Amino acid sequence: MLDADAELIDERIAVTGDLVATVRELMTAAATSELAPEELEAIRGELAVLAARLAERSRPTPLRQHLDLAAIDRVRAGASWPLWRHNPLAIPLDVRVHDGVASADLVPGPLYEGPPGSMHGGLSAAVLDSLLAVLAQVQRRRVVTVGLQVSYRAAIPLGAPVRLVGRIVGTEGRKTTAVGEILLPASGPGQPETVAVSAEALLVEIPGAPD
Ligand SMILES: CCCCCCCCCCCC(=O)SCCNC(=O)CCNC(=O)[C@H](O)C(C)(C)COP(=O)(O)OP(=O)(O)OC[C@H]1O[C@@H](n2cnc3c(N)ncnc32)[C@H](O)[C@@H]1OP(=O)(O)O
Repeated sequence: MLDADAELIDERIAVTGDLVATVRELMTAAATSELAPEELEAIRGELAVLAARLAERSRPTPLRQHLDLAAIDRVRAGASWPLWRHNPLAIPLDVRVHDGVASADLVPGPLYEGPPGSMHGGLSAAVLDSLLAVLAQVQRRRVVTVGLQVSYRAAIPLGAPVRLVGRIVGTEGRKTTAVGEILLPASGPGQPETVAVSAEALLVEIPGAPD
């Protein structure tokens, strides 16, 4: 690949990431705005023009940053991995892996709502699945999830920070078992965090280099 091509790809990854982050802000603002209906209708018209402009040249699936061997090395050296940066439908996570433990911080936003005021259980499952799949991938195993068992122990309030953690508990041939939790902050000094959601994933290695 020519240097100029690589630079263009890097620029596209960066600019698309920023664009998608702004689109996420837009999604939240659109879903929660209490502007007057005529203002909302005017904004909808402006957005339709922008959507059509973006679609003038498009790709079949979202841009994807590959967790390839070079990126895995960076993560193993302490860099975080910006998961789902380019897909506004997914919940973005900055995944860190330290001493075999994956972690990420998250503040569930208004669009994550399931039961009134708290996070949707399917989204909790999705973020833990993503965290554990990345952790396996950082062990240089290219995997897909074949099973995910989730226990919901406490509601996760919207707007307050939570912490995701995960670790691998076993490997056997192509199979990796990993467990993860979503933790609510401690209620005070010296108090433990509360496990709101716990999950166990069975991941199976598939052929090919990590990507
Ligand atoms: C890329 C990351 C990016 C990194 C970025 C990460 C982003 C987030 C990714 C999220 C992860 C996902 O959601 S992944 C998407 C959802 N998952 C999928 O689409 C997977 C669909 N399933 C499949 O494609 C297939 O079942 C395969 C390829 C996984 C396995 O097929 P196969 O190659 O023929 O292998 P097979 O012999 O059937 O299974 C191998 C071993 O696994 C066991 N096994 C297979 N399925 C199951 C099952 N449901 N429950 C229990 N055990 C199972 C078998 O018993 C066997 O054990 P033994 O006989 O060896 O003991």
